[in-house]
Amino acid sequence: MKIALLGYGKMGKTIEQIAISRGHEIVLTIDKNDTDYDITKADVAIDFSIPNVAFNNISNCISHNVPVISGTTGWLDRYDEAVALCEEKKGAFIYASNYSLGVNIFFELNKTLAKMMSSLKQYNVSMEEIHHTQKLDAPSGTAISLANDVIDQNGNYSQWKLDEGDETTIPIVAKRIEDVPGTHTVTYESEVDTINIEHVAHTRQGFALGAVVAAEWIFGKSGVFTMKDVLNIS
Ligand SMILES: NC(=O)C1=CN([C@@H]2O[C@H](COP(=O)(O)OP(=O)(O)OC[C@H]3O[C@@H](n4cnc5c(N)ncnc54)[C@H](OP(=O)(O)O)[C@@H]3O)[C@@H](O)[C@H]2O)C=CC1
Ligand SMILES: O=C(O)C1=N[C@H](C(=O)O)C[C@H](O)C1
Repeated sequence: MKIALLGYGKMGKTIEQIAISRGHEIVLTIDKNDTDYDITKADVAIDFSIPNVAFNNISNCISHNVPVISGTTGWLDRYDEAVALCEEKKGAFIYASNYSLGVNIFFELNKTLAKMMSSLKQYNVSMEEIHHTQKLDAPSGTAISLANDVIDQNGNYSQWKLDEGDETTIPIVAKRIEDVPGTHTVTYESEVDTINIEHVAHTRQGFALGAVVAAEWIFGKSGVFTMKDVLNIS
């Protein structure tokens, strides 16, 4: 496939290596000051850029009928607009807060645990995410997905907040430590014990491989999809 990389930073460069190793061609790499480009020369675009440009990158792809895989976090206030545009143009679009196979399994574990804990009022849930110091958004997109899944599965919680929690609010603590690719921990604590589930990314390779697999999967399809569709996990 001919792939366009929108955002050519840490993730864009890792995706490039993996895409080439799987036989794809990178036909376009777009970074900060690149505005005049022809997206239609790509079969599929992969956006790992920055929060305030992600929506424009995604809508440009959809408007030109180029399927787009978005991994950029911190722009989800415009997710519904992207979905509506994709439906209107009969385009193809996936957003995932985390493309790694391991985290997508972790998402399912988190949902199951949240459901199990819903009748056990003696436990309070909290979340912690740790990332490298260049990360622009907090909390991470993955932590937001984890918190929203707990809210969906466990009737005791109705919202999440950065650093603050109470009986109905899930607190998310965001830590920034040099070179950490991404660690997420979900904790249930009672007076007598603690239950933790944790995912630790050792490198960015897992995120990048998942994004390339998603690009391969979406080619030739139309619709709005998730990584659950791509990985076929239940
Ligand atoms: N969903 C997932 O699985 C994962 C998601 N992410 C997310 O992906 C995003 C990128 O992460 P990462 O690669 O580590 O970040 P980087 O900062 O290393 O890369 C982002 C790149 O986007 C560039 N950029 C700035 N403006 C534009 C623009 N208008 N169009 C295209 N590119 C632009 C930046 O350039 P400059 O530096 O010059 O501003 C930078 O090179 C983040 O939102 C992160 O949270 C990260 C890992 C996994
Ligand atoms: O910025 C990152 O690096 C990462 N961002 C994503 C997020 O916000 O959840 C995914 C991963 O944890 C790495």
